[in-house]
Amino acid sequence: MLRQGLLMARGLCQLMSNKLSDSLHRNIMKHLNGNTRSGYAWTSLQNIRAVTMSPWPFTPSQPRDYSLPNASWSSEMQRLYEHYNNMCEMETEGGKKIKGAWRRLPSYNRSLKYATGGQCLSKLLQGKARIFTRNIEEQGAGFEYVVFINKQEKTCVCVFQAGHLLEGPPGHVHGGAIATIIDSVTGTHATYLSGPVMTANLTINYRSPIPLGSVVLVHSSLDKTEGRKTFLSCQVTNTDGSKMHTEATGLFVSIGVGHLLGL
Ligand SMILES: CCCCCCCCCCCCCCCC(=O)SCCNC(=O)CCNC(=O)[C@H](O)C(C)(C)COP(=O)(O)OP(=O)(O)OC[C@H]1O[C@@H](n2cnc3c(N)ncnc32)[C@H](O)[C@@H]1OP(=O)(O)O
Repeated sequence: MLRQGLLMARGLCQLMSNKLSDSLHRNIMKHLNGNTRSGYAWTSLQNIRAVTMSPWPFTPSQPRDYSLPNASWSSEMQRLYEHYNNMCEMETEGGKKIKGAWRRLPSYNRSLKYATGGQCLSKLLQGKARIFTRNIEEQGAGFEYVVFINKQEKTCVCVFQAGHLLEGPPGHVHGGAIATIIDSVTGTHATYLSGPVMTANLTINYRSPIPLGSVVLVHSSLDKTEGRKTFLSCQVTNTDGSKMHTEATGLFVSIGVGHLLGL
């Protein structure tokens, strides 16, 4: 039990150390160091900070990345994926590849298991948990999407193909499924900008229905940040931008290390 507790605390520290205040982090590490009689060699604060400074905790070299193309993707979905993906890496005149303005975010079906320091937390908190938007096994039946982030412009775009299991009104996408993809895209964007956050408010206006099976673009942009609050706007349009399907605004509040543990 003691070992599990210590592992869990260490996982939390690794996952969130770049967002902890120095004093809170020092207190947690002091506490951990005071409980290491069993001989675990704890990494120092500096070492932990050094390995966790990446704003996005996932690396692309993990099991199935759901944001990569699969056979269910329509030609329009594939075309837009390639459009944004080509802007992730650019080739110079000399043939050298350099980083572009955009970055594709990998996506997994578990929130913590594949994050830095999250594996033991994932087991302890809820081993059977799966990401809501990634838990339909049949390809193309549910949410098919890929998210790209533009760090300089602080914008984010998601190419989303809505599958037949997302029906609401006959032949069209359920409003809850639209809210889900908006929450996921803006929540991902806010996490990328501000570290761990939770949705405090999401206001949605549905302007025109989205046909099942169609591909739409979900755009998210930063309005402002105020202390712990990140305000984002979101528009869902058809792929040439001529039709507005949905508009939304979201407020995301940064959370501390204990919020999800009820501490
Ligand atoms: C964690 C590790 C992740 C790592 C892996 C990353 C994976 C990345 C993929 C993410 C992709 C999925 C993204 C899904 C995201 C969800 O769906 S989250 C689930 C739905 N949301 C919830 O369940 C949240 C429930 N609510 C809460 O837990 C708490 O109310 C909150 C939102 C954390 C805020 O509570 P709090 O921390 O005590 O903050 P509080 O002092 O009440 O408010 C702070 C400020 O916000 C304002 N505020 C709070 N609520 C509101 C509101 N509803 N309206 C207006 N203002 C408000 C307050 O007035 C205050 O303002 P100031 O006084 O500072 O000006």
